[in-house]
Amino acid sequence: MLSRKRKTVTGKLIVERPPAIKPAKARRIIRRFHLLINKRRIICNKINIKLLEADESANSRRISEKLRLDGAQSFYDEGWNTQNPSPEYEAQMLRVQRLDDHNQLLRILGYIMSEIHQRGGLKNYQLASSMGQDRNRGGDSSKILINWFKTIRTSGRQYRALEIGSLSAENAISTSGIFDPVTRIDLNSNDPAKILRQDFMKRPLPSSEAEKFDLISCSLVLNFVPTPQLRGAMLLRFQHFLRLDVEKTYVFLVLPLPCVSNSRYMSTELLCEIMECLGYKQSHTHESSKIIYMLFQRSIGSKAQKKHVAGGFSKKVLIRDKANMNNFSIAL
Ligand SMILES: C[S@@+](CC[C@H](N)C(=O)[O-])C[C@H]1O[C@@H](n2cnc3c(N)ncnc32)[C@H](O)[C@@H]1O
Repeated sequence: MLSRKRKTVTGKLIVERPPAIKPAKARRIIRRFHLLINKRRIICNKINIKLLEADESANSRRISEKLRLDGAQSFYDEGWNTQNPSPEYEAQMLRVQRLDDHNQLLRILGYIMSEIHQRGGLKNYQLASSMGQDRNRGGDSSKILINWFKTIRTSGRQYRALEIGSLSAENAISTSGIFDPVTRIDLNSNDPAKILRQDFMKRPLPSSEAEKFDLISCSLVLNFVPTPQLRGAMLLRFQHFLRLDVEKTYVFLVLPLPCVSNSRYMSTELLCEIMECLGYKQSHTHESSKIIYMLFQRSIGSKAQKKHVAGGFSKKVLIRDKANMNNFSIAL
């Protein structure tokens, strides 16, 4: 566990604060967590447990329910109680696609779930995810959004924003004064008073224009969504939350640069093509050494185009191929 308590020289507890994690370690934690949830998804598909991907407590409940119905708790517990890391379990987890022994699948599931929930996997992942916004690291991608928005806003107008994957109520979106109100949601809110714990994919659809937004911010979220289909579904869902009673609405999309610069199946051009098909035009873009920031604009009357309707982006297409490339893609 990374959590740490500080004491005075006399041993008195004085402050509790999240520890700093070096970027390389944060990346390692994030990669490990993604591996765990990917392998868990494969196991759960094999043994017919429908996960919600995004809601960890619901996932735990579903797994417990299935174990209860199958009377299979003991296999799961064996894995849960196995020492971690276990070379044997690690090796089996890596090739779990090819494993068909039901009881062994349950053991590995227990091994994975204990790392996520008992050994700090989820907590450390959340901490590592929030590191990117640390001011000391020059984080807060929304500063770039605010600089762009200053040039396009109508002065004096307030814009309503929905921030998906919000880690802080103190970032530029929330403090610039341009956006009011700012509705912040995250799967695992670290500040429930200010950030609603909610899966965007389950957020109830607005029942009136008053519940819709001028801007959706989706910064470093899409790359956390585990499958190309779910990423596509997230992009598709944006339209229901954008106002139709104003001329222009916006989507701020931020991704790690390698998602578009080093993927076999995705490029900036292809991403813009997908967004255009959904009715959005790119208005601003900026690349740093590690991140790509994009602002898309949707004009009133824009409609999804035929290529999307005809399933033009439903399958990933190899656009380049080199040994060290990743497989990031989006399917509509
Ligand atoms: C790396 S953090 C990004 C934080 C911040 N937006 C930034 O730019 O630094 C990704 C966050 O997205 C959240 N997230 C992923 N899928 C989500 C969903 N379907 N609904 C709400 N939040 C989601 C995760 O819980 C995680 O906290």
